[in-house]
Amino acid sequence: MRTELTLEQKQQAYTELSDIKANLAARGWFPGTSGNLSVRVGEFTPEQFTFAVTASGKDKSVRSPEDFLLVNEKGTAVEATKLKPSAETLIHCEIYKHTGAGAILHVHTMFNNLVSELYGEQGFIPVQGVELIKALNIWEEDARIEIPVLPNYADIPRIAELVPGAIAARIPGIVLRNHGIYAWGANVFEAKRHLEAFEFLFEYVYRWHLLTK
Ligand SMILES: CSC[C@@H](O)[C@@H](O)C(=O)COP(=O)(O)O
Ligand SMILES: [Zn+2]
Repeated sequence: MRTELTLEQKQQAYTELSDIKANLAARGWFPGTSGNLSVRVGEFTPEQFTFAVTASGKDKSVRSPEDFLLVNEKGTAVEATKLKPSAETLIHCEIYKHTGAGAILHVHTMFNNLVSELYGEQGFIPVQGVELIKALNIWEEDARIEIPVLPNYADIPRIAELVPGAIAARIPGIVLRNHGIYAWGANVFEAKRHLEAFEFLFEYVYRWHLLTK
């Protein structure tokens, strides 16, 4: 039985999402209405959960009273609303189900697009020995990570099917080729730290590729 969310829980989720949306918008990370954000609300089991997600098609660089809605583990609205959930809500559903994360941030940036294409055929972006890897809570000497890259099918359910197999134990993110990254964490603070680390690493990989070509 799904526990009814309190008004305070909903308001807190919307405030958290508004704040992180404004923060990422200030970096220009939502070009052309791209990007979507979500935070989980209330109790969680892999079979039943609720999250607040950005409404589809909106300009995420502006704040409005109708930016978010609550959806369930199937990605369907849990309250009457005229808003449509993000077109990529099913990807959020799969990430929550298979990681138990508390927040997911999806942005399209020039660096995540270029580097995902550079390594698109390989299926992952290799990074080694860069200090910012520690922001992913990986502290071993000269750590090497492989950031998963998935094909960017037009059919979102087809991408969502690939998500469970792409989630790597210690990498809180997946990239869609020539599209963008989904970074997650236990809460918005952690998801933001991971997103910033990933975007730093993508820029590093891009610039290192140019330097050593
Ligand atoms: C309009 S370009 C970007 C979209 O196709 C999509 O990738 C995206 O990130 C935003 O979709 P949305 O449905 O607004 O959440
Ligand atoms: Zn997208």
